[in-house]
This record gives sequence, structure tokens and C-alpha cells, in this order.
Amino acid sequence: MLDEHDRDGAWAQNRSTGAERAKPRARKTSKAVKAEASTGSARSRDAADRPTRKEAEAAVRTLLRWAGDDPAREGLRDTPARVVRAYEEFFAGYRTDPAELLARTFEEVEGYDEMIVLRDIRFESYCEHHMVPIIGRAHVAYLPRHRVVGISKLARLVDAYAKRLQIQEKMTVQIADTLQAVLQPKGVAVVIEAAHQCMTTRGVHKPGVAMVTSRMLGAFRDDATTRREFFALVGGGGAQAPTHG
Ligand SMILES: Nc1nc2c(ncn2[C@@H]2O[C@H](COP(=O)(O)OP(=O)(O)OP(=O)(O)O)[C@@H](O)[C@H]2O)c(=O)[nH]1
Ligand SMILES: [Zn+2]
Repeated sequence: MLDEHDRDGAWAQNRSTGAERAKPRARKTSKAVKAEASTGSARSRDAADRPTRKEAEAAVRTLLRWAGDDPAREGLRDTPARVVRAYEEFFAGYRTDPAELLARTFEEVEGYDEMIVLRDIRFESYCEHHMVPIIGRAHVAYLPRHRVVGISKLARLVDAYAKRLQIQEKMTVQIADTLQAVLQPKGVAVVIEAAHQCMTTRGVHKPGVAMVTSRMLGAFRDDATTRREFFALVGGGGAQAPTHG
């Protein structure tokens, strides 16, 4: 029997729209499809062996008992359901296809061929080693070739990869490579600065530390002037530690 989540949740909705989605996906270039495979399509993990909502809630009750508390006491009674709902939010990226977010592009740009930079895109991600937040900012830039994408889509692209279990290096590469493969611009630059709560609230306990990662492709990798212009526009690209986390 399907649990409540399977019947009504985004998960079920996602599976039921699979057929409609097949058409636009079929029109993708082979490069885009390859990028999707290498960057981990959300739907590839739509496995039939996903636990039910009830099983996930039971796992939270086990952790509450492990922490030393009583999941049956009044204050904790609804906690497993809340935690599972929170997980749906934290890990929404698994149900998003990053390449699809960039499918709509605009070509009427009057020959605009300068750098496009979206800086300070705040994101919340989750460390795949400790399952605690990674909070930071991403700066995303590209040098267009004939077409541009709606700027909100760059922020959505960051979220599609952030809302998963991550390490920062992987997330940086995934964002840059997807943008490059789908839009095929002259180059892409991604810089991410973030605070890892696994380093602040546990373990080594070092607040105020920022991890900075970058990925430069095409003109940003080959041309020092382009790279310099990018770093000037994003304010040094990571000299400043994030104030949150
Ligand atoms: N390179 C990289 N390391 C990360 C990231 N997030 C967390 N880590 C590190 O992953 C490592 C996991 O190390 P382990 O020794 O297996 O785990 P641990 O015993 O909990 O390590 P400590 O955090 O040092 O207590 C730690 O050094 C974390 O700081 C990330 O995004 N990139
Ligand atoms: Zn961690």
C-alpha cells in the first residue's frame, strides 16, 4: 500500500509527470544529456526502494532514542513527522533536474557579449559526511554565446545542487559544468564561499572559517584578463568569510 507521501507528495507528482517531461528532454543536445548524467540527474535516484514516509519517521524515533530522549513524550510526539517534512525541504534538489532549469533561453540580446555575473547567491546545503548545514554564497558568471538565460535560473541552478547532500568541491563543479554543457557559452566561472557547521558546532569547533572553491571554464580558465574582471566584479571572490553558519 502506498503511504500518504507516495499518494499526495511531490514525489508521487514527480513520478506521474515523467511522461510529460519525456518530450522536452528528448530535444536536449547530446552534450546536455551527457552533462546531466555526469552531474547526477535527480530522477536517476527515483528508485523503487525509497523508504516510505512511515519508515523515515521510525528512523527519526530511533535517533531520538539514541540521543537519550523519549519519542513518546508530548513535546516529541510530532517531531518525526516534522523532521521528515523538513528533509523534503532540505533535499528538494534530488527532485529537480538542473539541466531543465536552463532550457529556456533568450536570443534577442542585441549582440550583448560581455560577462554576466550573479553574485552573492545565498544557499543552504548539507554536508554529506555529517548531514549538517553548509551555508554560504555562490558567485556564478558566464560569457554568453548568442543566447542568455533568465538570471533567476542561475540561482535555481545553485539551489538544485545545494539542496542535496554535498561536499563543496562537487557542488562547485556540478554548477559550472551544467551551465557550460547546457548553455554552451564561451566560458563559465563559479566561486563558492561557505561555512561548514560540521566545523563550527562539532568536531574541530572553528567558527568564522570560510571554505572557498572555484571552477573556471573556457575563457575564464584560458584568459587572465577575463578571470581578473570576474574577480573584480565579485569583490575578490572569497576574501571575506561568510557571516552566517
Ligand atoms: N574537502 C571537503 N571536506 C569536507 C567538506 N565538508 C566536510 N568536510 C570534511 O570531511 C572530513 C570528514 O573527515 P572524517 O575524519 O571522516 O570525519 P570526522 O571524524 O567527523 O572528522 P572531524 O570533522 O575532523 O571531526 C572532515 O575533515 C570535514 O571537515 C567539504 O565540502 N569538502
Ligand atoms: Zn561535515
